[in-house]
Amino acid sequence: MSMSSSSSFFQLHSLPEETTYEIHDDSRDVSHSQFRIRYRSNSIVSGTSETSTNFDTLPTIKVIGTGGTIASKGSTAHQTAGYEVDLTIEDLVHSIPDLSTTCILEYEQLLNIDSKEFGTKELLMLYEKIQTDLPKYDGIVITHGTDTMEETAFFLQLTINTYKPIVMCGSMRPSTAISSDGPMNLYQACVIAATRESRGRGVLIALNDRIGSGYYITKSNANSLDTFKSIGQGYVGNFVDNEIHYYYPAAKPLGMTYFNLQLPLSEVELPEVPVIYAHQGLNNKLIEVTVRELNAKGLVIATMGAGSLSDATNQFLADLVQNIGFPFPIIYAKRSMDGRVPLGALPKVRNDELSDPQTFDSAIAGGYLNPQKARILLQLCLNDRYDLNEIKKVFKGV
Ligand SMILES: NC(=O)C[C@H](N)C(=O)O
Repeated sequence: MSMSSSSSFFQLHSLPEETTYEIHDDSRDVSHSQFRIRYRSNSIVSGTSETSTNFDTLPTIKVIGTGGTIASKGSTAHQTAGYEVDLTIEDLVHSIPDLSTTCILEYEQLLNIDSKEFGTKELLMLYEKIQTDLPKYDGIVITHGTDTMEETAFFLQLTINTYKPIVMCGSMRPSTAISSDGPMNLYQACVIAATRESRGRGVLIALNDRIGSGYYITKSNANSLDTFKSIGQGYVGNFVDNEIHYYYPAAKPLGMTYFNLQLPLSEVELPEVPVIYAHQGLNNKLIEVTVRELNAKGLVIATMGAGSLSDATNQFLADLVQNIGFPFPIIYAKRSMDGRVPLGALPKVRNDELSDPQTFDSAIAGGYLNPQKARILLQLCLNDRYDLNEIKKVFKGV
């Protein structure tokens, strides 16, 4: 079937903004002629894929490279650890098969780092790039390391309010490995971004033939290809034999708050919010030293179950916030991969020996969020100067 002559699901360029509820379409892109690359400028870091297809009917997709294993090379075909970032986004775009009848690809190298090197500065760079590009493109693809992809996806989900697809992808094997998963993941991410049915679903993560919600999904396995999971919420769709299948109509997670980042971004510095990982015999001194030394504005605790910390730690936290001198939110998140910390799990402590035990004001339930995502949400709340009650309201929805 010729893509240009059908009303196939790959053509979204001039479609209206409203969400559609078609779940799947059997049309396929079966043509595989090579696309040609046209350079937008003399720069080696950006380019456009050009074909003789009618540009007016094809969606334009921007691919933003940030590095990660997908952009890495090892020294042997069996090396799957200890490799280095060594490929450009141009190399990656050249490694995928024909998309000439699907979309017009443009690409740009924003960063080329392992995702462990991401911090606020890098998040804000990416945020700014996407905000600048979004009006000009129909969808955005971001190549990114998998280790912290979920954090970037969550941050973008909360700060970029768009119906256009933002699709993140990466790989678990470097480009030099046997059966490297990078090219397929990038290919699928581009097709997903160019597809009408991907609209209105928030930030998506495309890996290993699965499409997940960047809001919920987490990296569950340090090594294997089938790593991104959100057990409770599931995937939103999959990609098989060049067909995208969404399981549900387009929707974004419920209870989400959007945050507007104030310009200029160079002056945005997200408040310090450390994460403490709880375990048997946790030494409360660690909490005190961390909060004091970092001048933390809030804290996330990866609790042992659904908000479970020892009585001594709960009492220690309640006393700590009394001494801090300003409202100090503490998010009770969970170290388990799945499940939630409900409001009812928050601890009850005594203010003094005579009073009845009650939940102390700073304790906030982290809901479904894992500690790394709870940290980002709390940072965004604090950055917007939310008070404790407002922060509680935000976390009630998650
Ligand atoms: N699979 C990966 O991409 C892991 C890599 N260390 C990264 O996150 O950048």
